[in-house]
Amino acid sequence: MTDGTAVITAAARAVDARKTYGTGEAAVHALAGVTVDFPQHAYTAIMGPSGSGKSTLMQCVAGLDRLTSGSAYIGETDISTLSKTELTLLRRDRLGFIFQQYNLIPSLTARENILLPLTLAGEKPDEAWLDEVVGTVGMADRLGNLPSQLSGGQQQRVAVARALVPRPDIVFADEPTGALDSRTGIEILTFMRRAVDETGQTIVMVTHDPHAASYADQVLFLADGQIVDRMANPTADRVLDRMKRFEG
Ligand SMILES: Nc1ncnc2c1ncn2[C@@H]1O[C@H](COP(=O)(O)OP(=O)(O)OP(=O)(O)O)[C@@H](O)[C@H]1O
Repeated sequence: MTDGTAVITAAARAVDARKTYGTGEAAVHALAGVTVDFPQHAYTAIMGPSGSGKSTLMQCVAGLDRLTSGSAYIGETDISTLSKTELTLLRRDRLGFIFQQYNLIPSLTARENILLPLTLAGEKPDEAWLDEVVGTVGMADRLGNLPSQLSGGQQQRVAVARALVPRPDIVFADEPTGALDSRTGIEILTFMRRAVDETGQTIVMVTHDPHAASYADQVLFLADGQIVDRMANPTADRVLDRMKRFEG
């Protein structure tokens, strides 16, 4: 580039990311030097054995936790340099989150929960986009319900809509289908896939489930705090075979 403008191809990335819990002999190297790009407009799954560092990687890249050393970027923002307040604003304004437990506010209706990130940011919803997302997740006729009046699958659809409506730069999902039956899980994964294909959303998802990972464009495999493999265009069978190699 001659004009000094950087070309951004990664929605998020980590550079020699290290996270150590504890000290001395008790030290656990949850991330032991991870360098990775999460491409824009793509769906990336993170897999690996229990304790391999999946959640730690996601939390550190998403600004929910801090690295011990190395850097994590959202777009061109080096989040390791941000203050706590700046991180909170970055998460609110640029990121979406979907967790295994839906984390809805019990006293707010589905619509109010979906709009909460925009309400907190003092922004008005784009009603056409809201209708589209709500329609895509099939919740148009339940918007007045409280979470307690919705099934687990419906609550997760609300959580998916809440993550997508503000059009975040990137959505981080930690085991989004972990608490759902397989049919409802497939619906949620299909909505997330559609968000990438039809609206150019970027998604990073931690999962244990090879079938869930097969919805992604690529799967990153972590072991002992390091990325040990990457699979493009995954199928559930290929992911399962790769995971079996971690056993024994
Ligand atoms: N707050 C913490 N204090 C101490 N050790 C921690 C902490 N959080 C995570 N660890 C350790 O760091 C390592 C990586 O944990 P992490 O939760 O990232 O793994 P994971 O791959 O997401 O595991 P799982 O699939 O079981 O959720 C593990 O050895 C874990 O015990």
